[in-house]
Amino acid sequence: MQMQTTQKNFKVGMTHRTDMRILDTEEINFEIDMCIGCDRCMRACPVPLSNQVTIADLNRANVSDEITPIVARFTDECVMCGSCVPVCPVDNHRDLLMLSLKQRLGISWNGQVDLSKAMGHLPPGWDVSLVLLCLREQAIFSDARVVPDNYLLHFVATSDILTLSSGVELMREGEFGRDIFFILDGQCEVFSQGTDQRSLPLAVLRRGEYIGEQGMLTGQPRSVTVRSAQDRTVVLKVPEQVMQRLMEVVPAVQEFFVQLSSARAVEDMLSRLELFKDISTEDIHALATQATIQRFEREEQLFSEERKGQPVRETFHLMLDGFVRVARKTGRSEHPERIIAYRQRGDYFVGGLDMLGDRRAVTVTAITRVTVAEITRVQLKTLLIRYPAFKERIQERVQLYQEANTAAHSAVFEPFDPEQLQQALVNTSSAAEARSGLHALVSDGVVEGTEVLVIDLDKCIHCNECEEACERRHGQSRMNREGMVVGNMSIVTACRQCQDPVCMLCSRAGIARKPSGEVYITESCIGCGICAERCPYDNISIVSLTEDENEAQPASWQRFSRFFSKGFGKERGRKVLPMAQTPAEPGPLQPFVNDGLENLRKKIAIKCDLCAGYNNQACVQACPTGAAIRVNPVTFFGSTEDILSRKAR
Ligand SMILES: Nc1ncnc2c1ncn2[C@@H]1O[C@@H]2COP(=O)(O)O[C@H]2[C@H]1O
Repeated sequence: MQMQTTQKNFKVGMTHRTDMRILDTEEINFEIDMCIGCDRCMRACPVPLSNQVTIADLNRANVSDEITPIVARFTDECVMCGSCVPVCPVDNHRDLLMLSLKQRLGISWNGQVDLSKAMGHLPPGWDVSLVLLCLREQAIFSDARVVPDNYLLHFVATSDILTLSSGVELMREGEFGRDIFFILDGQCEVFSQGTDQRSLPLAVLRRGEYIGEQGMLTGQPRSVTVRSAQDRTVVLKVPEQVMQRLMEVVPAVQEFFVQLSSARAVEDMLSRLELFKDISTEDIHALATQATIQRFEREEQLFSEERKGQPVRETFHLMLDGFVRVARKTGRSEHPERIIAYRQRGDYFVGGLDMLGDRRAVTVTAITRVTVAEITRVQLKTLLIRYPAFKERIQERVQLYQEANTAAHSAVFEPFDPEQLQQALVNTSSAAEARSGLHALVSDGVVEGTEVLVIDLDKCIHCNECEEACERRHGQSRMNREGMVVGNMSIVTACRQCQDPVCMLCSRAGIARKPSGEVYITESCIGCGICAERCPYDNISIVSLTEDENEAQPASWQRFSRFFSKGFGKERGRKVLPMAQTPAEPGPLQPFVNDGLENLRKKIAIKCDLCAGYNNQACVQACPTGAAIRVNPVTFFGSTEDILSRKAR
C-alpha cells in the first residue's frame, strides 16, 4: 500500500463540517467590505482568546500580511463551530473568512516545537533523533516526504513517552479508551479473556507496531488486554486528538491508517465469528486485506429497493460498527416501510438483496454511523466451494431471515423479558403500539446507549424530584424526565452514554470517556457547541459562564476551576455549572493552566455523566417511589436481534 504526498488544501479541524469551501480573493474582499465592524461575531465566539481580538484585526489579516501573533494564535485556535455566522447583521460568512485565513497561515505544526516535556521522559541513553528513528519504523510514518520530521516532533511533544517494566497493563479488555500506543522498543503481549476468566495469549506485538487503534477509531471498548512483555519496553502514548490532528494535516496518513486498521479489525472480527469458525487463518487474512471498507452516515442508505440489480448484489457485508435497519417499502404514505430486521456490529448480510431468500430487494438504512467491510461475490464463492460447512451456515442464516420476516408481519412481538416488560409494554398498549414501541427503541438509538435512565410511569407520581435533585447537585438539571414513551416506560431525555459517542470528536479534548464508560465534559471545553450539534439525541446543552456580568462574583476562571475541585458546591443554586465532580484530566492539547486565558472562558457544555465521581446518581437516589432506574438497554429491552425475533402471540 502506497501513501500519497501531502495535499495542499488541508482543512484543519474540519471533520465536523463537510460543506465548507474556500473563498476566492474577490469574495474575501466583498465580505470584508460588507463588514460594519460591530464585533457581534467576536462576542458570540466561544474561543477564550476572542476577547483579545477585534473584527478589525481579523479583517486586516484577511486582506494584508499584517498578522499579529495574537491573530495568528486565534486563527489556529478557531474550531470552526460557526457561532459567528447567525449573529452577523450583514450576513457575512465569517466562518469561511476564518477558513481562508487558516489556509493562508498554514498550520502551527510547521512552527517551532517545544520538546521540553518529551525530553524529561526519554529512557536513559535515548535522544530525540532515536525516537524519530523508531517512529519511522511504523508503516504509517515511514516516508519523511509525507510526514516531515517537524510534524513528528510536534506529534511526540504532545504525546507521552512511557518506559515500562515487564507486565504493566496498557489496556484492559472491556474498558473504554481512545489513546493509541506506538511501540518504540521492547514488546507487548495481547490477551483475550477466556470464558473461565483465564487470559488466553493471542499475539506478541513488537517495535514498529501499534495498539489501540480500534478503540480510537470506533469508540468501542478495548477488544483485548495488552501488557508489556519485556523490561524497558518503550511506547509512545498518543491521545486521540493528537492522532486526529496528524490525520487532518496529512490526509494521506488518515487513508493509510484507516485502511490498515480496518484490515486488522476485519481479520479480528472474522476470526471471532461463528460463521467463519473452520476457515483457515490464511484465508481469513486474505479476505481481510482484500475487503473494501465503506462508511455511511446516519440515515444514509446502504442499499435501496430501487437499486435492484446493481453489481453490489451478493457482496458479503460485515458490519464493523453501528446499527442498520432492514426494511421493505410498503407503498403506503402512513407507514412507508415495514422493518424486517436490525443488524449491528459483528453482524453480516449478503448484499441488499436476497435477505429473505425470495429474490426481492430490501432497503438497508444506517441508524447510527456505520462502517461496513465488503467482500466480493467472487471471494465469497471461492469460500462456499472450499468450505461446505460455511455454505450450510449461510443457508441457515437465510432461514433465520425468513423467520424474522414472518415475525415482522405478525401483529405483535412477545416481550423479551416477561418479568420486566410484559406489564411495561403489552398490558397498557395496543398490539400496534407495542410493536411500534419496540421498533422505536432501536430506531431512536436507545439500544445504542450503554446506560439509559427510564421511568416506570406506573410508579411515577410526577413530583419532579429527579430533575430537581440533578439541578441541586450539578447547578443545572442535565435531564428532562419527559421523553419517548414505550409501553409504560418513559425513556428520559438525558445522555445515554452511547457505544459510539459521536460527540467525542472534539479537537480540544473537551469531552472524554472514563474507562468505565461515563462520557464527561473536561476542563478543556470552551462550549463551542460542536458536540451538542453532533449529538443525535439533543442531550448536550451549552451554558454561558459570563451571565449576570454586573453581579459581583468570582472571576470566571475561578468559578470554572472550582467545578473541578472535589467537594465543591454539592447542592448549590442555579448559576454553578455542572461538571464531573472528580478532577477531570486536562486535555492533551490545551492543558488546564491559569495562564490568564481562563479568565476569558465564555461557555461550557453540560451533559449527564452518570454523576461521575459520586457514589450514587442523584436522580435515582431522589425518586421517592423507585420509579427512576438506570438500565443497560440491551439487558433490559433485549438486543436488536432479541427484539426482532420475538414471535407473534
Ligand atoms: N488478535 C490481535 N492481535 C494483535 N493485536 C490485537 C488483536 N486484537 C486486537 N488487537 C489490538 O489490541 C487493541 C486493544 O484495544 P483496541 O480494541 O482499541 O485495539 C486493539 C488492537 O490494536
